[in-house]
Amino acid sequence: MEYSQKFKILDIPPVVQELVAGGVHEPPVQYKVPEQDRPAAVSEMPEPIPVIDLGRLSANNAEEFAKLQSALENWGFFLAVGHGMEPSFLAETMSVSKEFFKLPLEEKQKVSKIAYGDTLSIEGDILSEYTVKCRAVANIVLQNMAKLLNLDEEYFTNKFADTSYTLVGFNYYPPCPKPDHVFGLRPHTDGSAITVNFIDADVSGLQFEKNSTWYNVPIVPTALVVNIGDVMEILSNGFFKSLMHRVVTNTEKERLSLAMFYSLDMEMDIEPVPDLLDDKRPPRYKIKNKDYIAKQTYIFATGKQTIDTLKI
Ligand SMILES: O=C(O)CCC(=O)C(=O)O
Ligand SMILES: [Fe+2]
Repeated sequence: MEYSQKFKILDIPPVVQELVAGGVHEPPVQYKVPEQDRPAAVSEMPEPIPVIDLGRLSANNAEEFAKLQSALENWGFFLAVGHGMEPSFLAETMSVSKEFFKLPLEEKQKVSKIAYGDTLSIEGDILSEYTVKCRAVANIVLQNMAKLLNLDEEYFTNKFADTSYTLVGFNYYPPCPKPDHVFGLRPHTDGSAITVNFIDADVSGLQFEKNSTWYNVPIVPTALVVNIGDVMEILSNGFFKSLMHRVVTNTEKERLSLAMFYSLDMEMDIEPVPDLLDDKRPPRYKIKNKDYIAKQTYIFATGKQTIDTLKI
């Protein structure tokens, strides 16, 4: 399957980095979280984090498939190994991304201005290669999710073809003077179908919620974090649940994550797969992807969950 490697740069994130470099030692007021919502201590993981070998999964290994099922149904995410990306390739991808953030603000904004509303081709460079490899990871996961729902293996990969919407999120978190007063990223579910996230090797900070308790996602070098987003919750009519997660900062180290958000074509409806519906399981959500993405941007700013506003 061929995929377009064209991406739009939508925005350059808020420039906390420059504030820190300029000697600002208090988080700007708009980042401060009300006391009752601040990141508190997290719990120890009750059981080991699910680690799935995608090589074994592609070879139809039954044990790996069962592990995937348990990870997706119990956690909503897993760490993917056996994805075929060499440690040196991943290290280079991270280093190229860091270089971008180290550019002076004006340089970053130049990229943003030139590319805004335009299509930026990143073909031929390492990030382009990374996006192709990540797409392969997403496909393996989508094929296996289809199998878990007793659908044709290519059901989702066909739906997520050429014109589907993929967002590449570069998240940069500078060291923060008051990590307990702010979130790197406040609690949210992703508006994607699935997200494939590559996190800086030595800086943790990603946390997820299960049964109202927050847990740290441990760092497993070269493993990618794959999580379920809202679109897959909707397509599966609630069988899969999108993962509530957040990012906390620390005083010592900067942190970078590279998140690939896979979604549907903008013009498509996001609605449950018809084969999954019957009298006992009526459709629970429906919206056009375009409207969904617009709504998500707005709702995220209010701190609510978009998917909760769509339930029929
Ligand atoms: O930085 C991370 O590890 C997670 C980022 C994230 O959740 C997002 O961009 O939606
Ligand atoms: Fe996220």
